[in-house]
Amino acid sequence: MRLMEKIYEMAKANKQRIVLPEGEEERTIVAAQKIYEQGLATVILIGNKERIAAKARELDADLTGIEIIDPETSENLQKYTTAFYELRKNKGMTKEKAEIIVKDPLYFGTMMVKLDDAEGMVSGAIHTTGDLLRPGLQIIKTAPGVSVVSSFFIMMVPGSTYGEEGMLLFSDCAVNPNPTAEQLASIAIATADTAKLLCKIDPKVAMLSFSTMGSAESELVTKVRTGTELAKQMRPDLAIDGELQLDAAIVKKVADLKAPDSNVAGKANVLIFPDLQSGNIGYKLVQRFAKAEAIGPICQGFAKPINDLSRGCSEEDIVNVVALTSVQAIIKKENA
Ligand SMILES: CC(C)(COP(=O)(O)OP(=O)(O)OC[C@H]1O[C@@H](n2cnc3c(N)ncnc32)[C@H](O)[C@@H]1OP(=O)(O)O)[C@@H](O)C(=O)NCCC(=O)NCCS
Ligand SMILES: CC(=O)OP(=O)(O)O
Repeated sequence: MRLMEKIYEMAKANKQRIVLPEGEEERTIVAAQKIYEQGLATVILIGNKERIAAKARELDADLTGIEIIDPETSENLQKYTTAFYELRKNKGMTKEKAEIIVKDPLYFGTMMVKLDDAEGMVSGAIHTTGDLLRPGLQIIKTAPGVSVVSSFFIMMVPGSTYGEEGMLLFSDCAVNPNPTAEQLASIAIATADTAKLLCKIDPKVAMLSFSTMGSAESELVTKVRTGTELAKQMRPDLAIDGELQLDAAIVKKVADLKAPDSNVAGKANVLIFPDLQSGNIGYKLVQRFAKAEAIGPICQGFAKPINDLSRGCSEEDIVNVVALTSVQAIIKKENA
């Protein structure tokens, strides 16, 4: 069974409440109907009820059975405002500012997740990644024992045998612009754990660089090398190796030549990029040139699941990310 089929089955078997703050956006409305019809999650749309109803009529979408909450008229507005103020008052938040900020759908949705009125949130069809991450980082914060929030894409490359029959995890492609060596180590460990728990694969993690095992020297390479060492020290149970060039990471013939002693080279299924320039460009190259399905960016490291979309996403992408968010929430509860 394909990974997404398994994810859909898990989501359907234990329906979670997922809030979509971009409730007035067309792809989100169509996706909400699909999610409801497939029984994947209990979707909550945030926005103005009249505007959402009018947009649904235009799109011929049926929103029967889908809850719509307008922050302006919500009975929970005061509760969320007070809780948000309490969370952020030592960072300079005032009651007046909190009243305005919490009406923002992204902050309102994040407060719903924080106060257990939803199990997860998905946004980003019209907002930038930073817009979504800021409330998440300020309100939800990192899970216990996790130092950095990061993200991953599940890349499904058609007709490819690289990784797990063409499936690979790419990280970090959306959150940390220039991670330190310590942060790279955390990102590698988090993605390996995600590969195991969510994708049910045995992770082989390549720390990518333009150098393979000392073939070049630069402070950029040193960062990746140090990150690799730290990750190995922190989690000796995981197969993590580097620094590796992309070809040495995934092509056996090249690995035999460039890194014959590596337990990861030639068979990596998790690729850790050295920074956000390479990660974001890298996933979009594979998505566009190799026509890969790019599912994500899925965030990891938050205490509760908050997930982003690319603004170029399709309705189907939203459905997929909602299903994954539900499964993240289920796994979190199981491991709590
Ligand atoms: C992630 C991002 C939004 C953080 O924004 P920022 O304005 O730099 O945020 P700040 O540095 O003010 O930090 C806000 C809070 O988040 C925390 N934080 C920031 N990045 C974090 C991370 N990766 N993990 C955990 N916490 C983080 C800070 O410690 C701070 O906490 P506090 O306010 O409780 O003290 C920013 O790094 C960003 O825009 N990243 C790139 C996103 C992007 O454009 N991606 C490409 C397209 S997908
Ligand atoms: C993940 C990503 O690159 O998002 P966007 O295309 O919206 O910037």
